[in-house]
Formats: sequence, structure tokens, C-alpha cells
Amino acid sequence: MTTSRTSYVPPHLRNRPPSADPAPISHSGAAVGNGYLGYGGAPSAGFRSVGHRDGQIGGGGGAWNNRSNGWDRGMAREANPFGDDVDTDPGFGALENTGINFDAYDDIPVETSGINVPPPVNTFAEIDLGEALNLNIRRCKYTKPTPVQRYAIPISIGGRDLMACAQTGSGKTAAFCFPIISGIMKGGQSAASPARSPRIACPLALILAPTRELSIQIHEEAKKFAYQTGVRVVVAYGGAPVNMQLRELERGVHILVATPGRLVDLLERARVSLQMIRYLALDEADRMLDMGFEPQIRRIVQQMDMPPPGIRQTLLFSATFPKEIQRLATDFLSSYVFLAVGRVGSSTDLILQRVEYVHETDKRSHLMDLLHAQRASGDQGKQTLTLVFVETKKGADSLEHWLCFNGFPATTIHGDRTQQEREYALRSFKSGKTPILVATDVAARGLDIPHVAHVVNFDLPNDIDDYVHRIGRTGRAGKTGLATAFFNENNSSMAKPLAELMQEANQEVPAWLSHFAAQSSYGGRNRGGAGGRFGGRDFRRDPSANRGGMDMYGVGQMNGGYGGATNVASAWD
Ligand SMILES: Nc1ncnc2c1ncn2[C@@H]1O[C@H](COP(=O)(O)OP(=O)(O)OP(=O)(O)O)[C@@H](O)[C@H]1O
Repeated sequence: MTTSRTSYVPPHLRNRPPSADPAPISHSGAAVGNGYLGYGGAPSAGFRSVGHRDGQIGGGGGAWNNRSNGWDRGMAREANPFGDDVDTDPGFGALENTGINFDAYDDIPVETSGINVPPPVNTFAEIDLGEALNLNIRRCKYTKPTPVQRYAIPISIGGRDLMACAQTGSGKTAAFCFPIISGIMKGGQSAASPARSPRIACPLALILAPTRELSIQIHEEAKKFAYQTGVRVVVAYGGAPVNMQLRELERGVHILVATPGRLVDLLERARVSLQMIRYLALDEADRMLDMGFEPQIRRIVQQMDMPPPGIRQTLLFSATFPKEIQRLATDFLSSYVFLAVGRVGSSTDLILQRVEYVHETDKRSHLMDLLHAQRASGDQGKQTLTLVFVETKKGADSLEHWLCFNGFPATTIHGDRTQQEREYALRSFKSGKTPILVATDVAARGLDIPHVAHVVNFDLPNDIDDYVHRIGRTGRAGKTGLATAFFNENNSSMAKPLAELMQEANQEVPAWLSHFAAQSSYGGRNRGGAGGRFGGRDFRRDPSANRGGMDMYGVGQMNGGYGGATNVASAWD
């Protein structure tokens, strides 16, 4: 990225007729349609105004698409993801989300950096998200935005690219879904109609996630948010029959949620085109851009037909964002805003963290002690779930058998299980039928499972970021949780980052761990950066980022289309 980049197109210019806008994609004139090449009715069809509540969609009247491949019929049939009486508007006042301590987030420091950062809001009502989406927000019982939502939604609605880092369980999914759904509803994101083939799906938004279960979860969430808005959300992930996913795509898609591997497959089969993409969101973005996924992501984003940065809007979200990944991510962004809620990579202090010294050979009996104590305390008769992380798939299977044998119903999720088994295991865990889930890192990121009261790191990971994500499966949405880690000499390289992380989250660090930390040299990934152990901020503020003539931060020089002076607002400074 250079300071002279001029490709950023502000939102108000994005909808100009092609003649007035030299951008390669035309965004006007044609209907939003169904996001499906060649299934178009008349270009003027536009979205149908959705019910009498929604004043947002329409702008052209008519149906979504009067030869709409059954879309309007489909909307009437749309399953109610809330399972309540959808005609009843619950109203914000009536919906205190019991058990959620919103105030827990109120004093979290927030940093934004970039040029002309749109200001945050305090309520959803302050943002023009559209009535249909607002109704769904109320149905979700979201009474007020979480900090990441307060900042990220106005930034995204303002058309800006965003790199957002906020703690686990703090509502990032809604933070990227709301602006995308609202933007599509507003109809400004109309699709041109290249009509190359009637069998190529052309989504307007792409949300990529690293695991199948996470993509399923985001799809379920997004469907709730998009209910009765006219925005259609489809999911595509590996391990499940592709034909069913193709059929769903054929029915039309505005927002495609996908795992990278399955998406590449669909692109190679020429069943999906990315040429209409207006929004690209990477959830768990640091994971998506690390060595495992980076080539696939580059392939999807840079080597297919997706519009470039500045034409599309790119939103990157995670709880952790190592500096080297931040740097790499700039390839995908244009004049972006960096947002950090809490220190980058920090854990929330809603999680009580304990580290116990346990020899390798004692781990099973120690786990048994914990589970017995948990059972005895009973947690007021409520069903509590325990998630146990282990290093290997084999280790997961063998621990599961042992737990079951000893009277603790458990199941397991890891990469050697079939997708059907994985989904069954997750359902069985969520429902409390098997209240213990033994998992590898496949369950470490993003999964939002209510009632996970305890996360046990039976085997500690080698990277502190992985630890942050793992323990983040508890202590979500303002609720408290417990995380216990078993530590021994094999984990020496984790001593220092673990002790630092715990200290930062106001946790009690055992003296023996401090001793280990003092002795060991930190062998893990270096997260250090400007102004903090954990590189807790925008890497563009690190003087080394500007070496070699690249002015990454562009102090007063970044001309990203918004112009004006650099604006850094930081509650940490
Ligand atoms: N404004 C809100 N009010 C109440 N609950 C909310 C709000 N926003 C999100 N939630 C709930 O908070 C929980 C956590 O949200 P989400 O899964 O998006 O977290 P996240 O930040 O993506 O976490 P992770 O880093 O683990 O992926 C979900 O159950 C979600 O429904």
C-alpha cells in the first residue's frame, strides 16, 4: 500500500452510472436481483419492498425479480429462525437480555486509527440500518451495541475498509453482518447483469471463515439478521454434499458464507463468480491470512474475478492480529481504519484464568478431580458444559473414551471425524446430552456455544493467540467463565506470554509460573510492536512499518479518498 493510492472510491461515488464512473464494475441501473447471473428479470425490478415495515428496500418497486426463480415465493416461505411470532415487534424496552452484563464492556479502551474515522454510536437507533434489520436486532434481544459494534458499524456503513480487533465473544459477527445486510438492502449495491451463464451464482458479499462449523454458525446468525429483509444468505463448506449447496446457490444468493476450500471448488466448477462482490469479510482474519490459508485466500481474492480493494469494501475481524499478519493484510485493503477494542490479542477479564502445574502422566486424574468437583458444586442445578482442548486427534479420541468409561458423557470434534459426526457431536454438546466436548484446535475459534462454563487446556497450545481463542469459548457476551490450563516443562515456551497475558487480564499469576517465565525465553511468535508487549495497536504506528519508502500510516499524507488530516483517537494514549 502506498500513500498515493487513488483507487479508493468513496461510497457516494460508487453508485454512479457507468459512464460517470470509470470503475470496472457498474453498480447502477440493474436490479439487485437475486445475485444470480442470467436469472434476471427486467433490470428495473429491484428489490421488492419487504412487507410494510421495510422502507429501505425497493427503490424501483416491483418484485425482487419478476421472473425471479421463485424468490418472492421463497421469501413468503422463509423459515422463521426466531421461532416466535414474527409479527410481534418486541420493542427495545421489553427485551432486557437477562444474564448478559453489558456494562462489563463499558470501560474497555478503544483505539481507532486511520483517516477521517467515522464517529462511534451509542445505540442501534442512531444508525440507519433499515427497519427490517432493526426489527431482527430487537428479535435477537440486542438492546445496545457492544463496543466493537459501536465503532465498526458506522465505519463500515461509511464505506470504509476496516481491520478490527476485539475480544472473543464481544459481538464481531453482528459487527460485520449488519453493515453488509443493510448495504445490500439499501439497493445501492445493485448488481450489473453480465448474464454470461444462467448457472453462475454472483453473490454481492462474501464472508470467509476458517472452519466448517464456524461458517455454519455465521450462516445461521446472518439468516436471523437478514430475516424478511429480502437478502438471501447461502453457505458453502467442505465435507457436505456439494449438490445441495449448488441447489441453494441456484435459488439465488446475496451473501455467500464459505470456507476457502469449498469456495475454490465452486469457482473452479464455474458455479460461482465473484465479479459482483461489493463486500468481502474475513472472520478470524489473522488465521485466514496465516501460512495455512494465505495461498487459498490470495487465489480467491486476487486471482479470480473479484473487484480490487477500493472498489469492493473489505472487512477483517479477529480477536488477535499479529503485526506480521497486519502487514500482509494491507494487500487486501484500501485506506482502512484500524480498530482495536481492548489490547490486540488480549483476553477478556470476564474469564477467570487458572494455571495448574500437572505432570504429563497425571493429567487424566487431575481432569477427573476437576470434573468431580464441578459435578459436586452443581452450579445451582444448571447444565454447564466443559470444553477440553487437546493437541492431537488421537489424543482426543482416547480421552473421550476414557471419560465415557469413567462415567462422564463426552464426545469429540476433530479433523479425522466425518462432517456428519462433527456436526452431531457439536449438537450433542450444545444440547447438554454430552456435556463434555474434547476438541482439537478445530473448535478453538469463533464457536459461540451458550453455557460453556469451563474451558480446560489439557494440552496447552504452542501459540498464545491460540490460547486466547480457546479460552474465549467461555466468558462470552458479558457472561463470566472459567479457564484452566495444565502446565508442565513441555510448555516452557508458553510461560512468559501466558504470565503476561494473565497479568494484563488482572488474573493471579502463580509464583511458579513467573519463575518459569523468568527462566524461559519466549519461543512463540513475536507479537511485540509499537507501544506494548502484545503489539496492541495498528502496526502502521510502528516506525519500522515505514521503512523502505513505504509510508504505511501516512502521517497526514494518506490520501484515501476521504482526504483531510490523520485522525488518531486512542483511549490508551
Ligand atoms: N449487541 C448485543 N447484545 C447482546 N448480545 C450480543 C450482541 N452482539 C452479539 N451478541 C451475542 O454475543 C455472543 C458472541 O458474539 P460473537 O459470536 O459475534 O462474538 P465474536 O466477537 O465473534 O467472538 P469470537 O472472537 O470468539 O469469534 C453471541 O451469542 C451473540 O448473539
